[in-house]
Amino acid sequence: MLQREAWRGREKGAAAACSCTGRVPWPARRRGRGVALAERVVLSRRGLCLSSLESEPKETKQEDAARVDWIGSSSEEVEVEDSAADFTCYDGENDWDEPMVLDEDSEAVYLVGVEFGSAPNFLSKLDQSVQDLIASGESLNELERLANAAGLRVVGATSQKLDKPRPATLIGKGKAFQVRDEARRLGATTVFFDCDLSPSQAKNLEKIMNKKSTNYFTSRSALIEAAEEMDGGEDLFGSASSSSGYYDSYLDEDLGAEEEEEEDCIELEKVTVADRTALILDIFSQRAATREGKLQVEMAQAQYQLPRLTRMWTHLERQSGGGGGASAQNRGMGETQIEVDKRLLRKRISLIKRELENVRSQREQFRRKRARANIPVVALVGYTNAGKSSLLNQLSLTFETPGQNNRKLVKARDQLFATLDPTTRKVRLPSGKKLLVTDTVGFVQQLPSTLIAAFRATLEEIGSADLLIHVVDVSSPYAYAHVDAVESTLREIPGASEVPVIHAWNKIDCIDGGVEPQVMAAATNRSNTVCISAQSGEGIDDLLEAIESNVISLGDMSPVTAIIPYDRGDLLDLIHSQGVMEGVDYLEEGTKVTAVIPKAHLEKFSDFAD
Ligand SMILES: Nc1nc2c(ncn2[C@@H]2O[C@H](COP(=O)(O)OP(=O)(O)OP(=O)(O)O)[C@@H](O)[C@H]2O)c(=O)[nH]1
Ligand SMILES: [Mg+2]
Repeated sequence: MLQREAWRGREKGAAAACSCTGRVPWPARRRGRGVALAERVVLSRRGLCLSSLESEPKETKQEDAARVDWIGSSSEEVEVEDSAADFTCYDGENDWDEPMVLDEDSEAVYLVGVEFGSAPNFLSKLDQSVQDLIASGESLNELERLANAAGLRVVGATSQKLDKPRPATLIGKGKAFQVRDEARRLGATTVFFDCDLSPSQAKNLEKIMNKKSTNYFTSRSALIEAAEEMDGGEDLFGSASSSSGYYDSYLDEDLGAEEEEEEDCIELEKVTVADRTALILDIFSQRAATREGKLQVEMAQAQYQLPRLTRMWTHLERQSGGGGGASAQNRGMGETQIEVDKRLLRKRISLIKRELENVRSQREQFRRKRARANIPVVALVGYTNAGKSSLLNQLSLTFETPGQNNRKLVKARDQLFATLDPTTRKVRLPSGKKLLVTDTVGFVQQLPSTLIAAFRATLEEIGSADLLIHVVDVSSPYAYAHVDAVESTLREIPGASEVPVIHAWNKIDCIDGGVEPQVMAAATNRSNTVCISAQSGEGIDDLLEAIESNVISLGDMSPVTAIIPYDRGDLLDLIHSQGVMEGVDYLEEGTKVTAVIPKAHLEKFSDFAD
């Protein structure tokens, strides 16, 4: 059964902690959390909280308090000198202090990578950098690290080179059966694919994973074809026996024939199929600590789940009696239930959307307050694990009172997506000027677009920052591909492309092969690029100077009232991306705006001043 009802805890950090009938899902097992308030939720088989179908989000006093924490005291007037502390957003502390231990009890998973050799139509949809990562095998390594970050134990992995994706199963059918056997032999309960699966591909693959080990190949040609497919694959953990005789016992069968499913299903522990997006969403759901973060993750999960609901309800079809396949009547019941759930899920999505709109407008107010106070905001962006949080800790040293250790460290650890909720700290530049630096969620190649859309409120902090520091782990052999992945994600965030960028080439202390001088020289030849070590503090002074020279022109804001002609949408865009819109009125001659904008852009509005 792919779907279960369960009771979900609503206490802090318990978004993914569930208890339910049947197997206790892994987040709850690993963390041993209790359940406070309860609501009905739909869980994937792996225990993923897919979405609540009944309750509307209810504010509790605790949640209100968290909201005030994170928004800051928005109604007060701002004193520029002393109130920088008021601007500290919700302190992205979360409750997973203890390092995640992957022991025998951690859920075992099997990974499948896919490399497409010569399929220009398919590949043209992917970034070159993503292709490079996939071709190098790094993408699959990264998937393993993502799995570990989610608390999963990787027991095996394989990959397949294909000239084009198979519409029904993505990988070849023979390879899929080989994956099934290996995954089962190694005790894996979930098979993760290192790319997105369409809902029907996931459904078909899951059928294969749960077929009994007979009846696959009848003809010799089918066997040879399957053997060739398998030769294109590589068993990365060396655990498969992939001789072409291995599948001799299989007889041919039609994957699409639903009727055969009942007969072929055996009572083994169910193996679930999931893709990279589901894994990333899962990590995010574990990490989300603030109400905003949780809402955003729930939104992304619900949107991801909507087209996949059919898959969750296949158990209803299977329940049809007599072992002779699903009757038309029972299928009808299943479909009706799907429609009900889809409606509930859509309702939930629109509720969360409304909640998130409130979040956005509160953030907007907060930004307005900051802009009036002329405190520049710098956002740290970069690939996950590049060293953003470590850099924030280093930069916040500048604000320590001499003789006192009054620093509140943010968590930096060797783990993908360690930071999810934004954390802001005060930083003092060499000139004495104060600014706010925000640590943000890291990016990764193929970051799910549902996640980018759902995290709009958080990511808008990047689009509205005065300056970005793009932190790059230059010790990684894949640094260029990471830079590409970050830049392509930034292009999807409204306003982010217009914000000036300083490139901080981090981890200069652990560059292998004695090429550090060459890397340093390359940085010197590029504009706005500084080599640093967020760990040792090397290069931080250079970085602070680079920030200073950038924010001098950006930090000062000025109020402006103007009537912008209707053909000057570019000026409205400028206000939205770099300033704060305070009032809009649509007149015959143009849009009357009251806004706060960086002084550097004041000139552009002089012709239209009201
Ligand atoms: N050797 C070395 N290690 C570093 C440096 N900067 C960060 N690290 C390490 O790299 C790992 C990741 O650092 P974080 O600061 O958590 O990276 P992040 O970019 O915030 O990562 P996410 O929040 O997961 O996106 C940690 O183990 C750090 O100790 C550096 O300059 N040198
Ligand atoms: Mg971090």
